[in-house]
Amino acid sequence: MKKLAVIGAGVMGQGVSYQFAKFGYQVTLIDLSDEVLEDAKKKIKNIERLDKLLHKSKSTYVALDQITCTTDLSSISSADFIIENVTENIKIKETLYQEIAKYISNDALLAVNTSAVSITRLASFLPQPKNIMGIHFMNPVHLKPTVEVIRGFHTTEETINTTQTLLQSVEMEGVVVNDYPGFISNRVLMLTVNEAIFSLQDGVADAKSIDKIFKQCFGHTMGPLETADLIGLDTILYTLDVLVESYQDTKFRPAPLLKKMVDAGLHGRKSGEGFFKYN
Ligand SMILES: NC(=O)c1ccc[n+]([C@@H]2O[C@H](COP(=O)([O-])OP(=O)(O)OC[C@H]3O[C@@H](n4cnc5c(N)ncnc54)[C@H](O)[C@@H]3O)[C@@H](O)[C@H]2O)c1
Repeated sequence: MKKLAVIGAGVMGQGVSYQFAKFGYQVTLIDLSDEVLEDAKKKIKNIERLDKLLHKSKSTYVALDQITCTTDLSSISSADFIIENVTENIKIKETLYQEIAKYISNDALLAVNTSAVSITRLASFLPQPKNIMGIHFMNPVHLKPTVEVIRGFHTTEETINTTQTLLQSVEMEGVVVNDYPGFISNRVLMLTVNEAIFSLQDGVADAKSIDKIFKQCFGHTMGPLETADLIGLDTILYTLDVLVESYQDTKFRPAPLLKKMVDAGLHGRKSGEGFFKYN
Protein backbone atom coordinates (compact mmCIF):
# COMPACT_ATOMS: atom_id res chain seq x y z
CA MET A 1 0.00 0.00 0.00
CA LYS A 2 1.97 2.98 -1.23
CA LYS A 3 -0.34 5.37 -3.00
CA LEU A 4 -3.40 6.65 -1.23
CA ALA A 5 -6.37 8.59 -2.58
CA VAL A 6 -8.66 10.45 -0.20
CA ILE A 7 -12.02 11.52 -1.63
CA GLY A 8 -13.72 14.44 0.17
CA ALA A 9 -11.64 17.25 1.68
CA GLY A 10 -13.98 18.27 4.51
CA VAL A 11 -13.41 17.80 8.23
CA MET A 12 -12.60 14.07 7.94
CA GLY A 13 -10.78 14.18 4.59
CA GLN A 14 -8.41 16.80 6.00
CA GLY A 15 -7.75 14.73 9.13
CA VAL A 16 -7.27 11.46 7.25
CA SER A 17 -4.94 13.07 4.67
CA TYR A 18 -2.87 14.63 7.44
CA GLN A 19 -2.54 11.37 9.39
CA PHE A 20 -1.22 9.43 6.39
CA ALA A 21 0.98 12.30 5.13
CA LYS A 22 2.51 12.56 8.61
CA PHE A 23 3.76 8.98 8.23
CA GLY A 24 5.21 9.58 4.76
CA TYR A 25 2.43 8.31 2.48
CA GLN A 26 1.81 10.06 -0.84
CA VAL A 27 -1.80 11.21 -0.74
CA THR A 28 -4.02 12.45 -3.57
CA LEU A 29 -6.82 14.53 -2.05
CA ILE A 30 -9.93 14.94 -4.20
CA ASP A 31 -12.93 17.27 -3.85
CA LEU A 32 -15.41 19.03 -6.12
CA SER A 33 -13.79 22.48 -6.39
CA ASP A 34 -10.40 24.19 -6.16
CA GLU A 35 -11.90 26.56 -3.60
CA VAL A 36 -12.72 23.70 -1.19
CA LEU A 37 -9.26 22.20 -1.75
CA GLU A 38 -7.51 25.52 -1.04
CA ASP A 39 -9.47 25.80 2.20
CA ALA A 40 -8.57 22.18 3.07
CA LYS A 41 -4.85 22.93 2.55
CA LYS A 42 -5.03 25.82 5.04
CA LYS A 43 -6.81 23.62 7.58
CA ILE A 44 -4.32 20.75 7.15
CA LYS A 45 -1.45 23.20 7.70
CA ASN A 46 -3.13 24.32 10.89
CA ILE A 47 -3.72 20.74 12.09
CA GLU A 48 0.02 20.09 11.54
CA ARG A 49 1.01 23.29 13.37
CA LEU A 50 -1.09 22.38 16.41
CA ASP A 51 0.02 18.73 16.32
CA LYS A 52 3.67 19.80 16.47
CA LEU A 53 3.05 22.52 19.06
CA LEU A 54 0.59 20.85 21.44
CA HIS A 55 1.19 17.15 20.90
CA LYS A 56 4.93 17.27 20.16
CA SER A 57 4.58 15.35 16.89
CA LYS A 58 8.09 14.34 15.79
CA SER A 59 7.18 13.67 12.15
CA THR A 60 9.89 14.92 9.80
CA TYR A 61 7.45 15.09 6.88
CA VAL A 62 5.78 18.33 5.83
CA ALA A 63 2.15 17.33 5.31
CA LEU A 64 1.44 19.50 2.27
CA ASP A 65 4.57 18.20 0.49
CA GLN A 66 3.01 14.73 0.66
CA ILE A 67 -0.47 15.76 -0.50
CA THR A 68 -1.53 16.48 -4.09
CA CYS A 69 -4.91 18.15 -4.47
CA THR A 70 -7.15 17.64 -7.49
CA THR A 71 -10.77 17.77 -8.66
CA ASP A 72 -10.12 14.89 -11.08
CA LEU A 73 -11.74 11.69 -9.76
CA SER A 74 -10.01 9.58 -12.43
CA SER A 75 -6.76 10.07 -10.48
CA ILE A 76 -7.92 7.25 -8.16
CA SER A 77 -7.03 4.78 -10.92
CA SER A 78 -3.38 4.71 -9.73
CA ALA A 79 -4.21 4.39 -6.01
CA ASP A 80 -3.59 1.21 -3.99
CA PHE A 81 -5.90 2.31 -1.21
CA ILE A 82 -8.81 4.77 -1.41
CA ILE A 83 -10.52 6.37 1.57
CA GLU A 84 -13.87 7.98 0.77
CA ASN A 85 -15.07 10.78 3.08
CA VAL A 86 -17.79 12.66 1.21
CA THR A 87 -20.96 14.14 2.69
CA GLU A 88 -23.08 11.74 4.80
CA ASN A 89 -25.93 11.56 2.32
CA ILE A 90 -26.94 8.26 0.73
CA LYS A 91 -27.77 9.83 -2.66
CA ILE A 92 -24.45 11.71 -2.85
CA LYS A 93 -22.48 8.61 -1.84
CA GLU A 94 -24.34 6.28 -4.22
CA THR A 95 -23.88 8.64 -7.20
CA LEU A 96 -20.18 8.92 -6.37
CA TYR A 97 -19.71 5.13 -6.14
CA GLN A 98 -21.14 4.72 -9.64
CA GLU A 99 -18.41 7.13 -10.81
CA ILE A 100 -15.70 5.41 -8.71
CA ALA A 101 -16.61 2.10 -10.41
CA LYS A 102 -15.33 3.57 -13.72
CA TYR A 103 -11.83 4.28 -12.42
CA ILE A 104 -10.95 2.01 -9.48
CA SER A 105 -8.32 -0.63 -10.25
CA ASN A 106 -9.19 -4.28 -9.63
CA ASP A 107 -6.52 -4.66 -6.94
CA ALA A 108 -7.26 -1.46 -5.02
CA LEU A 109 -8.90 -1.55 -1.60
CA LEU A 110 -11.49 1.06 -0.71
CA ALA A 111 -12.51 2.20 2.76
CA VAL A 112 -15.81 3.96 3.26
CA ASN A 113 -15.55 6.55 6.03
CA THR A 114 -19.14 6.99 7.08
CA SER A 115 -21.13 7.56 10.24
CA ALA A 116 -23.93 5.17 9.36
CA VAL A 117 -24.32 4.25 5.67
CA SER A 118 -24.31 0.51 4.85
CA ILE A 119 -20.92 -0.65 3.55
CA THR A 120 -22.55 -3.60 1.75
CA ARG A 121 -24.89 -1.24 -0.14
CA LEU A 122 -22.06 1.04 -1.35
CA ALA A 123 -19.86 -1.98 -2.21
CA SER A 124 -22.66 -3.25 -4.48
CA PHE A 125 -21.87 -0.42 -6.95
CA LEU A 126 -18.23 -1.53 -7.32
CA PRO A 127 -16.72 -4.34 -9.39
CA GLN A 128 -14.84 -5.96 -6.45
CA PRO A 129 -17.05 -5.79 -3.33
CA LYS A 130 -14.62 -8.14 -1.57
CA ASN A 131 -12.09 -5.26 -1.54
CA ILE A 132 -14.40 -2.81 0.23
CA MET A 133 -14.68 -2.23 3.97
CA GLY A 134 -15.68 0.61 6.25
CA ILE A 135 -13.25 2.54 8.39
CA HIS A 136 -15.11 4.76 10.81
CA PHE A 137 -12.40 7.24 11.75
CA MET A 138 -12.98 9.39 14.81
CA ASN A 139 -12.59 13.17 14.90
CA PRO A 140 -9.96 14.66 15.18
CA VAL A 141 -8.32 11.79 13.30
CA HIS A 142 -4.72 12.35 14.48
CA LEU A 143 -5.80 12.32 18.16
CA LYS A 144 -8.10 9.29 18.01
CA PRO A 145 -6.01 6.21 17.21
CA THR A 146 -8.82 3.66 17.61
CA VAL A 147 -11.30 3.29 14.75
CA GLU A 148 -14.10 0.92 13.78
CA VAL A 149 -13.28 -1.35 10.84
CA ILE A 150 -16.54 -2.54 9.31
CA ARG A 151 -16.80 -5.87 7.55
CA GLY A 152 -19.30 -5.70 4.67
CA PHE A 153 -21.16 -8.78 3.44
CA HIS A 154 -18.49 -9.65 0.83
CA THR A 155 -15.39 -8.20 2.56
CA THR A 156 -12.65 -10.85 2.75
CA GLU A 157 -10.34 -11.53 5.70
CA GLU A 158 -7.44 -10.55 3.43
CA THR A 159 -8.98 -7.10 2.96
CA ILE A 160 -9.49 -6.74 6.72
CA ASN A 161 -5.93 -7.87 7.48
CA THR A 162 -4.35 -5.53 4.90
CA THR A 163 -6.40 -2.67 6.30
CA GLN A 164 -5.31 -3.44 9.86
CA THR A 165 -1.66 -3.48 8.72
CA LEU A 166 -2.11 -0.13 6.97
CA LEU A 167 -3.69 1.36 10.10
CA GLN A 168 -0.88 0.03 12.29
CA SER A 169 1.64 1.73 10.00
CA VAL A 170 0.12 5.10 11.02
CA GLU A 171 -0.14 4.08 14.69
CA MET A 172 -3.87 3.35 14.58
CA GLU A 173 -5.85 0.31 15.60
CA GLY A 174 -9.10 -1.02 14.17
CA VAL A 175 -11.84 -2.73 16.15
CA VAL A 176 -13.60 -5.02 13.66
CA VAL A 177 -17.41 -4.99 13.67
CA ASN A 178 -20.06 -6.27 11.28
CA ASP A 179 -22.02 -4.09 8.89
CA TYR A 180 -25.24 -2.69 10.32
CA PRO A 181 -26.06 1.02 9.87
CA GLY A 182 -24.34 3.13 12.53
CA PHE A 183 -22.15 0.12 13.48
CA ILE A 184 -21.67 0.26 17.27
CA SER A 185 -20.49 3.82 17.89
CA ASN A 186 -23.11 5.86 16.07
CA ARG A 187 -26.01 3.47 16.62
CA VAL A 188 -25.58 4.26 20.32
CA LEU A 189 -24.10 7.79 20.23
CA MET A 190 -26.68 9.31 17.87
CA LEU A 191 -29.55 8.34 20.21
CA THR A 192 -27.79 10.08 23.10
CA VAL A 193 -26.97 13.21 21.11
CA ASN A 194 -30.49 13.43 19.67
CA GLU A 195 -32.15 12.92 23.09
CA ALA A 196 -29.87 15.62 24.55
CA ILE A 197 -31.15 17.98 21.81
CA PHE A 198 -34.79 17.00 22.56
CA SER A 199 -34.09 17.72 26.26
CA LEU A 200 -32.70 21.16 25.37
CA GLN A 201 -35.70 21.80 23.11
CA ASP A 202 -38.09 20.81 25.95
CA GLY A 203 -36.33 23.28 28.27
CA VAL A 204 -35.27 20.57 30.75
CA ALA A 205 -31.88 22.29 31.09
CA ASP A 206 -29.60 24.63 29.16
CA ALA A 207 -26.81 23.30 26.90
CA LYS A 208 -24.03 23.85 29.41
CA SER A 209 -25.91 22.02 32.19
CA ILE A 210 -26.76 19.05 29.93
CA ASP A 211 -23.09 18.61 29.02
CA LYS A 212 -21.97 19.17 32.63
CA ILE A 213 -24.02 16.15 33.76
CA PHE A 214 -22.21 13.88 31.31
CA LYS A 215 -18.79 15.31 32.09
CA GLN A 216 -19.01 15.50 35.87
CA CYS A 217 -21.42 12.66 36.69
CA PHE A 218 -20.32 10.12 34.07
CA GLY A 219 -16.69 11.16 33.56
CA HIS A 220 -17.08 11.86 29.81
CA THR A 221 -14.43 14.18 28.37
CA MET A 222 -17.08 16.00 26.33
CA GLY A 223 -20.88 16.27 26.72
CA PRO A 224 -23.25 15.17 23.92
CA LEU A 225 -23.89 18.74 22.68
CA GLU A 226 -20.20 19.65 22.53
CA THR A 227 -19.65 16.34 20.71
CA ALA A 228 -22.40 17.26 18.23
CA ASP A 229 -20.69 20.62 17.58
CA LEU A 230 -17.38 18.83 16.96
CA ILE A 231 -18.90 16.31 14.54
CA GLY A 232 -20.94 18.99 12.69
CA LEU A 233 -24.71 19.43 13.18
CA ASP A 234 -25.34 18.86 9.46
CA THR A 235 -23.49 15.53 9.68
CA ILE A 236 -25.50 14.58 12.81
CA LEU A 237 -28.76 15.36 10.97
CA TYR A 238 -27.71 13.37 7.88
CA THR A 239 -26.65 10.45 10.09
CA LEU A 240 -29.97 10.37 11.94
CA ASP A 241 -31.78 10.50 8.58
CA VAL A 242 -29.71 7.52 7.38
CA LEU A 243 -30.51 5.60 10.59
CA VAL A 244 -34.28 6.28 10.37
CA GLU A 245 -34.32 5.20 6.75
CA SER A 246 -32.11 2.13 7.28
CA TYR A 247 -33.87 0.69 10.34
CA GLN A 248 -37.34 2.13 9.53
CA ASP A 249 -37.42 2.99 13.24
CA THR A 250 -38.67 6.36 14.47
CA LYS A 251 -36.48 6.18 17.58
CA PHE A 252 -33.80 7.82 15.37
CA ARG A 253 -36.05 10.71 14.16
CA PRO A 254 -34.06 13.97 14.39
CA ALA A 255 -35.15 16.59 16.93
CA PRO A 256 -36.88 19.59 15.23
CA LEU A 257 -34.42 21.90 17.01
CA LEU A 258 -31.53 20.14 15.24
CA LYS A 259 -33.20 20.68 11.84
CA LYS A 260 -33.86 24.33 12.65
CA MET A 261 -30.23 24.95 13.66
CA VAL A 262 -28.90 23.30 10.49
CA ASP A 263 -31.29 25.39 8.35
CA ALA A 264 -30.07 28.50 10.18
CA GLY A 265 -26.44 27.67 9.26
CA LEU A 266 -25.39 26.73 12.79
CA HIS A 267 -23.27 23.68 11.92
CA GLY A 268 -21.11 23.60 15.05
CA ARG A 269 -17.37 24.22 15.25
CA LYS A 270 -16.88 24.31 11.48
CA SER A 271 -19.31 27.24 11.09
CA GLY A 272 -18.24 28.99 14.31
CA GLU A 273 -21.49 28.31 16.19
CA GLY A 274 -23.65 25.37 17.20
CA PHE A 275 -24.85 24.73 20.74
CA PHE A 276 -21.81 26.77 21.80
CA LYS A 277 -19.83 29.60 20.15
CA TYR A 278 -16.27 29.18 18.78
CA ASN A 279 -13.63 31.64 17.61
N1 LIG B 1 -17.41 14.83 11.23
C1 LIG B 1 -17.16 13.76 11.97
O1 LIG B 1 -16.91 13.87 13.18
C2 LIG B 1 -17.16 12.39 11.34
C3 LIG B 1 -16.61 11.33 12.06
C4 LIG B 1 -16.55 10.07 11.46
C5 LIG B 1 -17.05 9.87 10.17
N2 LIG B 1 -17.61 10.93 9.51
C6 LIG B 1 -18.11 10.67 8.15
O2 LIG B 1 -17.13 11.11 7.24
C7 LIG B 1 -17.78 11.59 6.04
C8 LIG B 1 -17.35 13.02 5.80
O3 LIG B 1 -17.77 13.81 6.90
P1 LIG B 1 -17.21 15.28 7.14
O4 LIG B 1 -17.54 15.65 8.52
O5 LIG B 1 -15.80 15.37 6.64
O6 LIG B 1 -18.16 16.11 6.13
P2 LIG B 1 -17.88 17.58 5.49
O7 LIG B 1 -19.23 18.09 5.17
O8 LIG B 1 -16.98 18.35 6.37
O9 LIG B 1 -17.07 17.25 4.14
C9 LIG B 1 -17.60 16.52 3.06
C10 LIG B 1 -16.80 16.88 1.82
O10 LIG B 1 -17.19 15.99 0.75
C11 LIG B 1 -17.13 16.77 -0.44
N3 LIG B 1 -17.89 16.09 -1.50
C12 LIG B 1 -19.23 15.95 -1.60
N4 LIG B 1 -19.52 15.24 -2.73
C13 LIG B 1 -18.34 14.93 -3.33
C14 LIG B 1 -17.98 14.23 -4.50
N5 LIG B 1 -18.89 13.70 -5.31
N6 LIG B 1 -16.66 14.11 -4.80
C15 LIG B 1 -15.70 14.65 -4.01
N7 LIG B 1 -15.99 15.33 -2.86
C16 LIG B 1 -17.29 15.47 -2.53
C17 LIG B 1 -17.71 18.11 -0.03
O11 LIG B 1 -17.37 19.13 -0.98
C18 LIG B 1 -17.03 18.32 1.33
O12 LIG B 1 -15.80 18.99 1.20
C19 LIG B 1 -19.27 11.45 6.28
O13 LIG B 1 -19.72 10.26 5.72
C20 LIG B 1 -19.38 11.43 7.79
O14 LIG B 1 -20.52 10.76 8.25
C21 LIG B 1 -17.66 12.18 10.05
